[in-house]
Amino acid sequence: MEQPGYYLATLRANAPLMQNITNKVAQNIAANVQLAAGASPAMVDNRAESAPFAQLADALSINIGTPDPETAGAMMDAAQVMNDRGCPWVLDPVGVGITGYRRDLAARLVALRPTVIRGNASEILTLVGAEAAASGVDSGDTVEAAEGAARELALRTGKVVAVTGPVDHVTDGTRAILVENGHPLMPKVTALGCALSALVAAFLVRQPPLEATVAALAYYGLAGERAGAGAAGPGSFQVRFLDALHAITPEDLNAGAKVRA
Ligand SMILES: Nc1ncnc2c1ncn2[C@@H]1O[C@H](COP(=O)(O)OP(=O)(O)OP(=O)(O)O)[C@@H](O)[C@H]1O
Ligand SMILES: Cc1ncsc1CCO
Ligand SMILES: [Mg+2]
Repeated sequence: MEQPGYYLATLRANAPLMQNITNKVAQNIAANVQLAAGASPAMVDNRAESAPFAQLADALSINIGTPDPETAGAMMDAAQVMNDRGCPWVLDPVGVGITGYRRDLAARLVALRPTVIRGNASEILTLVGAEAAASGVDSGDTVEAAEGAARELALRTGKVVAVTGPVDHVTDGTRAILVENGHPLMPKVTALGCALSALVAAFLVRQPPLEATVAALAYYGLAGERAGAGAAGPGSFQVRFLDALHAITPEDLNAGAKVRA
């Protein structure tokens, strides 16, 4: 397995063209996170353009945080194109337990077998039909409680599942890797998880999904640690976080990543 910095260096060398179909809250932060890391984001989420643009994009991120029927169609179309092209895509099942509409949309997307599903613990539990204690889009469950669900979901799709929280858990159903980087202010900034899912998609381009996902999570968490040291609260943290994503080098990431099997 390559060190995490290899995947960051590759992303920056290739500046992948990213298609993002994300929620109304996350649009700006997700694009800024991808830019700070070195990718090229475009929020092409309408049904007229989503499939044609998916023909051009290197990777796709889909996020169901503020769904509507039109955008849901754009999601299904773009995911199908990425599958046909053999390109990676990420599903973020934001607030999947909120309504039956959201559960049904998530199920239809999971059936298309996303390269990576990245969610909080309650979302991953809900995807396998388990009891979850979500409060809207926020998790009410521990990452540890969702480990079995992550494994089950990974085996069902044959792909990778990442559950994030104080310690992140990434699995392909066989292997499981923990990422211990992060900072308690991260869940105090809205849509930082959504932006992470978009970033994971950029790391996946022409890379092994499990390793690339772990690298993205370690990089993100390390940026959180750097931003959190000296932040006065969520506001200054968010500004410092983008600066940290931009400043971290592949060597910094290799030195600071806290990854264990
Ligand atoms: N208590 C914590 N301590 C350290 N890092 C954390 C903590 N909570 C979350 N993180 C980190 O924050 C990032 C976002 O994960 P989180 O699980 O909060 O996403 P989320 O719930 O989907 O967020 P959102 O829906 O608001 O976008 C991840 O990198 C994760 O490791
Ligand atoms: C707050 C919120 N509501 C729908 S999506 C979103 C962003 C965090 O998931
Ligand atoms: Mg989320």
